[in-house]
Amino acid sequence: MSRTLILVRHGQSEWNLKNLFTGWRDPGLTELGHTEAKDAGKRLKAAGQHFDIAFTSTLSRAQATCQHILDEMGQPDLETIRNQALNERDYGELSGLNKDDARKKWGEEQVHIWRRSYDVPPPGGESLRDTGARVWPYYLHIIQPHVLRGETVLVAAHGNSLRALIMALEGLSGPEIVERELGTGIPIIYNLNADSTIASKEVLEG
Ligand SMILES: O=C(O)[C@H](O)COP(=O)(O)O
Repeated sequence: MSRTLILVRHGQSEWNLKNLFTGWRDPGLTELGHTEAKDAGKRLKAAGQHFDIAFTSTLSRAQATCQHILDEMGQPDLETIRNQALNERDYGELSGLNKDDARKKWGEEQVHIWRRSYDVPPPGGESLRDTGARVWPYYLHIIQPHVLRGETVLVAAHGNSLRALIMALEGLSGPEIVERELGTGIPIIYNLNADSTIASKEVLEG
């Protein structure tokens, strides 16, 4: 039985291109982002995948990425569930600020801690732990049951909501997750055992 979970970070957004903290703000994809999302769908199709259900966030960059993938797979009308639990980490007061300007204001190290640490929230925003506290229960109760009954499940979401999910899935420590970066539009394919542990993992690089 194949129990397959495929995670994809959205393609490049307008604010990724402008180097702005985005969080819960809702910019669309750039031309490159649209292409990255379509390419992800092409690679998944070439790899022989076929989805039973898709999940995405309530933000348009993830939804557009999800739809591009489904279109390329020849499954444009697949049941797709949108939930705020999968939204990007809330960047609080950093949202909309330029990342280089923030480094000039608060220092390189502080900004890195806000962006990549496990438990230090940016001012007024969520830490990765806070993000995980909404992503992980949603995964466990809503998404994982589909995987464990033998389905192939797409989750199109965000850099940090997916880092929080991957941390719990792979059992990574706080220091380990600091090093983990997710490329835009790069599918990560997990096959799970019946007990929900990871049987295999493959990253579909371009
Ligand atoms: O919200 C954002 O700004 C990006 O989607 C991810 O930002 P990061 O690279 O700082 O985690």
